[in-house]
Amino acid sequence: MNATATLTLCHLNFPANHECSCSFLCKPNLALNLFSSNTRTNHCLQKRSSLPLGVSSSETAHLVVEDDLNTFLQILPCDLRDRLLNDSKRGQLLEVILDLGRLPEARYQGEFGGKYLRSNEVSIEELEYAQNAVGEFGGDNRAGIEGTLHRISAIRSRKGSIVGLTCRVGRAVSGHVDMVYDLLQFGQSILFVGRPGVGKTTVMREIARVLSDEFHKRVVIVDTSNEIGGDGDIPHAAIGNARRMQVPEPSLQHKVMIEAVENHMPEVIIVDEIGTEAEALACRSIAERGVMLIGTAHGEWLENIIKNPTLSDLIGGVETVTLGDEEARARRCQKSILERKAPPTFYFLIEMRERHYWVTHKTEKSVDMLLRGQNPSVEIRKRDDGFNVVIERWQTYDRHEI
Ligand SMILES: Nc1ncnc2c1ncn2[C@@H]1O[C@H](COP(=O)(O)OP(=O)(O)OP(=O)(O)O)[C@@H](O)[C@H]1O
Repeated sequence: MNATATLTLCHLNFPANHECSCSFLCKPNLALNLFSSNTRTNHCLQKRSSLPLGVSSSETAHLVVEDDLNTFLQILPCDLRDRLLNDSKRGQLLEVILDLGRLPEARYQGEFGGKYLRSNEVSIEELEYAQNAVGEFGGDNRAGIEGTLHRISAIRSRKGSIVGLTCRVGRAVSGHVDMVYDLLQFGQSILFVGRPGVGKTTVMREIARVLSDEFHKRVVIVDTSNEIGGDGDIPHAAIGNARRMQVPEPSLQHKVMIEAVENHMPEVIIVDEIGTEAEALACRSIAERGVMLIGTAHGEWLENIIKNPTLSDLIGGVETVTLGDEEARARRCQKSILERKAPPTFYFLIEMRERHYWVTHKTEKSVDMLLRGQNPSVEIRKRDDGFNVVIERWQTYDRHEI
């Protein structure tokens, strides 16, 4: 059965006592009825009333995107700055690449591709200028620009000097959270996966704001490269009232996660780029204490996490079980089968296939079915031509080989 539900945005920045006209938001105790019923709701978009100086804002029917492109451009050579300032595609600008001895390049979202910004190469002086204009680079070779969400990543020579920079535009996007607003009400942990640049960090930032400001939860962000809360000691307004813990060294992320739970009594922990076994175990320990986790991991599909021995604990872990002859015959399978070891740390897993096309799994069910070689039912969440969120329930998952 295919069913479609349309969510038209809303609920941005409503005061705590706002009386929402739709039954969707106001239902106090939504039953966990995901995958079993349709929801239709109408809200209205309220955009932020005022923006800090120098911050530009663009708006579609349902999204408010704030960047601070002027500050971003300040770290670039003057001629590139002027070129990009007058660029008609500046709203789609994702990254500027500065590699020593090569032509500087701008990369844009999706179909806009990339282009060279001038016909002469990047000089060492230009790299040094950019380096001086940003904050200190951490152990992960990432730096930021104080008070902004931009991320600057360095490539170093064998001697340690910087020979390349990837300068990524950070944006605060209000309204994007609508893709999962209903899921947030369940209070269950959610893991986002998706290829680099698909928008995982950006949506985590907005989830932090919505959970802290609208759901009034105690939210702590473990911000390993200051990418969610931005550079500097005062976090960016885009995370709302969520608190942010910085991490001195990327390898200490798991320790800071545990410290967050032990010292600051969070109801929600948000952590980007879970990538090591220690971090996966920290997630399990946090979830076992009843704290909601919102995280991201690299990998495009659920199958990537199932197959990854470092990360598979996030979805419950996988073990080989040997069945007795009778059991194997009854199940019509081989004697040696794969099974999920434990309850998954993340109740939901969302594959961000594209910025506006997400596949939602109930992790436990999907993992069990995939391990048995079956196709689970999933929810497709996407935006239609009018930018309304459309949820298609009971869709058959297009599984990938595991
Ligand atoms: N909804 C959106 N509207 C406009 N720009 C967006 C949106 N989502 C993401 N972006 C932009 O796309 C770029 C990549 O986003 P983001 O850093 O969130 O991706 P990511 O999946 O976390 O990448 P990585 O895995 O490499 O950290 C950024 O420049 C960001 O500003």
